[in-house]
Amino acid sequence: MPSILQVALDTPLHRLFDYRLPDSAGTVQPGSLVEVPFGRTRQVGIALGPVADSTVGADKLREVIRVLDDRPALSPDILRLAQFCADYYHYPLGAILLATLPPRLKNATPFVADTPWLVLTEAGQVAEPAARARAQRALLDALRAAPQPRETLRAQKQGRHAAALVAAGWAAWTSVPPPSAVAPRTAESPPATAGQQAALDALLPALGKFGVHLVHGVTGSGKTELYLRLIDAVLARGLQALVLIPEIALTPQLEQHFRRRFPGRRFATLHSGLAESARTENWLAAPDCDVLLGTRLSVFAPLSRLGLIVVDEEHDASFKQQDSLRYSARDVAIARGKQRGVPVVLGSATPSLESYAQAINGRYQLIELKQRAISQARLPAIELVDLKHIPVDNGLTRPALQVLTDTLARGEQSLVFLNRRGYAPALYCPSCGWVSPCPHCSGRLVLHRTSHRLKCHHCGLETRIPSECPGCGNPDLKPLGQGTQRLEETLTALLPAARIRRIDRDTMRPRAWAELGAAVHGGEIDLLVGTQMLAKGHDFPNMTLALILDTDGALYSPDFRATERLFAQLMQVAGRAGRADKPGRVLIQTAFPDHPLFRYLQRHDYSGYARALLAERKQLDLPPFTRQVLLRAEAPTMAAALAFLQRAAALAPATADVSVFAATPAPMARVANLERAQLLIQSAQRQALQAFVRDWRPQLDGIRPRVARWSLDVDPLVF
Ligand SMILES: Nc1ncnc2c1ncn2[C@@H]1O[C@H](COP(=O)(O)OP(=O)(O)OP(=O)(O)O)[C@@H](O)[C@H]1O
Ligand SMILES: [Zn+2]
Repeated sequence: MPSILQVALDTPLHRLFDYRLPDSAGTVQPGSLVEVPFGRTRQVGIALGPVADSTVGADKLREVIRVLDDRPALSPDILRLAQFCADYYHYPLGAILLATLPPRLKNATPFVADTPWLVLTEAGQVAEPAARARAQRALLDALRAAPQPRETLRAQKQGRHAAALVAAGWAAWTSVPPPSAVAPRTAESPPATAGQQAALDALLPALGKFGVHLVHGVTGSGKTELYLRLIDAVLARGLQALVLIPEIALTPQLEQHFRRRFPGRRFATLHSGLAESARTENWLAAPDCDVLLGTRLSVFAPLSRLGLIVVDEEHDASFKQQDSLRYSARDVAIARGKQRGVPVVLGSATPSLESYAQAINGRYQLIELKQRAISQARLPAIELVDLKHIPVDNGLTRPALQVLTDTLARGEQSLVFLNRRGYAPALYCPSCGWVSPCPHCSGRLVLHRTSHRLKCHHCGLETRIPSECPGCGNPDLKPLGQGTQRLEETLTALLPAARIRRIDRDTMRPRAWAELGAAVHGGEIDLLVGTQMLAKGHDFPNMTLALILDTDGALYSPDFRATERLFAQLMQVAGRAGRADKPGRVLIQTAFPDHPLFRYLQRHDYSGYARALLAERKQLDLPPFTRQVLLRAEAPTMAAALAFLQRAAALAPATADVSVFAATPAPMARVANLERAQLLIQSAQRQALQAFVRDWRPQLDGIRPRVARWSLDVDPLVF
């Protein structure tokens, strides 16, 4: 009887694959990476374990090519977490498992040997190729032979081999001191506020077991300090903390803060902005680090001594991945906490209604920080500028300009928020009405003046700015509406003395944030103009004014989450003002000052508005009172996309507890030449909905004619 190994591969197929294991391979630990033949190619897969029997005939079974024992195996808890995701998101296990690995480890070429080596001689010269190859072989042998490779390599670090190891991507194995060698010191921290202390008193006893704790703390209430104290307690027990944050931009800032606070501790960061080699190194270092700080993908990082998971700004939409595996890192974090028996702390000044509802009904522990941490700091006064009565010029009203001028005169900083990047949302022909359509999408091409382009923010198309109207030849084309570039231009003209900096996706690279932070703190900037990037987590003590332009589009949007999102965004932007000793002020330009959202906002009443929205959702049978799954289809024609969905609806198992709605065109109906349609499925019972999709999904594979693409989105956030 040959032994048979079950292997997960990165394919769209919802199945696992059996391979014959040669006797020479010995026993293979589940989670090991193996190279196997697949069709006419070879693939790296994850060994899941031996199986007694295979449906494939013994003569048809192909053989494992080799076990990649030069890299660590996925731990059992990651295998379990991936299995949860496969079941919950109805996505192939193999694709999930391979996606958790940094790209370098997925290469079948020997991991150590394929990377460029820097081998130095004793004299510090770069060694000649033959010597390099010898050193490489010697190190590989050492790695294979060493009963405890890390120990061995650590010893070698003293010698000249260190550089070679670093270059080979093994830095993580060598530069990490063993846990006992670290003498933890905690840097000076301010005395906790009464609110922070009360929160700690509630949270500390929760360590050591699973539970979800929602920290609802007003902007500037010192949630970061609370996390730090909690993490301190976790590290003192010899355990690790995983901290998930929404934005790459915030990592350097936060990392610096954490490092200063815990000198001598081992940190690792993971996010998609890291170079491949750094990402691989950090991933390898994760099992030995004390604190892992990262964006959503780090929820799958290998952490052997996990003791706490923190999800900061838990309401943020970027925790949800919008393609391939459409997971919510917040929800996966909760699943991981549950599997590992570890507490999960969700923090936000504006929690998602999903989380807040769970806190109200008692499933999550609700912890509130109601005051700003700095004793003199008050929440800012919020005023509305009524656009129905006050004229706008280039997007700005007179009162808005006046407060900007006053703030500037006092030597304080301001923030101007406009959630639209580019110069203008469209280019317009006054004579024939042409409005820069994207040839491939249902959206408009956005005018970018700085790069002299028209750009589609949906499909990425870029063209030069036409010198005359493509419709009628009129040479006098006009920008339509306001974007951040235009606003920057206007403000520069109106406030020539102000030092202005624009912050949006066109200007910011992750590295630029540290420099920006220093410039704002150092008083080198008077005015920040930007998109929602500005709204997240920044703490600038001299910033006293937040000016918010044109957010009305969201007030009457058909998206049922639009008001929730707008409210959170406005609260977050407003929350950047007056965080220290100087009082803050917020001005919002709106044509709908009577909208109830503003009443709650002016009272800083998150919980009042959240409860009002929840009551509405309950009445309308919307999430979080119902669970949703969206089947999305894309095809060259809308008719084909809809036909696929109608066929899918006809195949739906009849279940009393589950409603299947009519297939409809997506709100953004065409992107990159594909028409998009969707079919909504919903149920008050998660279990019923899950069971429904489990039965239904396999049938979708068989629908003919096929569409270009279809996918299931469990708990969809964007429609
Ligand atoms: N116990 C404390 N004593 C004095 N100052 C504190 C204390 N805790 C936090 N602070 C300060 O209060 C300010 C706000 O803290 P922090 O940025 O953590 O707030 P936050 O709750 O994360 O806010 P947001 O949700 O707006 O990002 C920071 O300048 C921080 O240094
Ligand atoms: Zn486009």
